[in-house]
Amino acid sequence: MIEDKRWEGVYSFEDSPYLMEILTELRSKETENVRFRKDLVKLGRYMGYEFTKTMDFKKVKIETPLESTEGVASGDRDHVYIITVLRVAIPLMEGLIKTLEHSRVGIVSASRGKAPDFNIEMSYIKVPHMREEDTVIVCDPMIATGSTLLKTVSEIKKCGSPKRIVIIGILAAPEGITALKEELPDVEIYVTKIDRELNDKGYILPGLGDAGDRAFGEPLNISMLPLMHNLE
Ligand SMILES: O=P(O)(O)OC[C@H]1O[C@H](OP(=O)(O)OP(=O)(O)O)[C@H](O)[C@@H]1O
Ligand SMILES: O=c1cc[nH]c(=O)[nH]1
Ligand SMILES: [Mg+2]
Repeated sequence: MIEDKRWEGVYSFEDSPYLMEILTELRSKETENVRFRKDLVKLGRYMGYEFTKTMDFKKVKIETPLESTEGVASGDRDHVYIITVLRVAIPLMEGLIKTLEHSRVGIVSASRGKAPDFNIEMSYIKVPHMREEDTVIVCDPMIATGSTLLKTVSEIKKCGSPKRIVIIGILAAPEGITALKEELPDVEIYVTKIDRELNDKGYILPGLGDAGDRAFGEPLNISMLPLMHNLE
């Protein structure tokens, strides 16, 4: 894990060749959706493991069958609260809870509108009660303009004052990180890699395309739904 010198509290995993190998497969347009989702789960699991190195653990005394010794027991790891931003954070969250298995989980639905406004429509927020000792992990694989996470974290901050608020994602554009850090300087950001830039449609370059569509398929145009109901 390396801290990026451009901001405070922003880390990438570019020093891990294995994580870079998984990212390379995610980026490739040859990777189909089953593999894509499995790779997101894998990254969640290993990023979760790396993230535990930033947490506080308790020292405990235990008895082995032979003698007394000191060991380590989870402290912060027992108080994790993951917020999953629909859609594409679902497989990433599935991976994270393999390492952070006591996590409570909140679900937020956020959808980004088209350029140049990128308005965020947030239609569903169901989050468990937040406690002072909690580490809140907001998980969303893509930080592009940062608007989705800015809105999500701002809403979450209204629900309480946890010990830490952390964003875990896969790829970020520098523009999105700067926007988040300007508004939310205390929020820590952990991503597999920080990419070069955004294009004028708000896609990360070189990126991996539309992560939600690659994981779950292109959504049906909503205006077709009434037509489909008429067919029933
Ligand atoms: O940083 P931003 O510019 O806000 O863009 C990032 C958002 O875009 C994607 O979601 P999208 O709205 O495409 O939803 P989806 O997961 O349902 O495809 C992604 O998962 C982020 O939530
Ligand atoms: O590159 C991008 C930007 C936003 N959302 C995505 O899924 N990909
Ligand atoms: Mg999408």
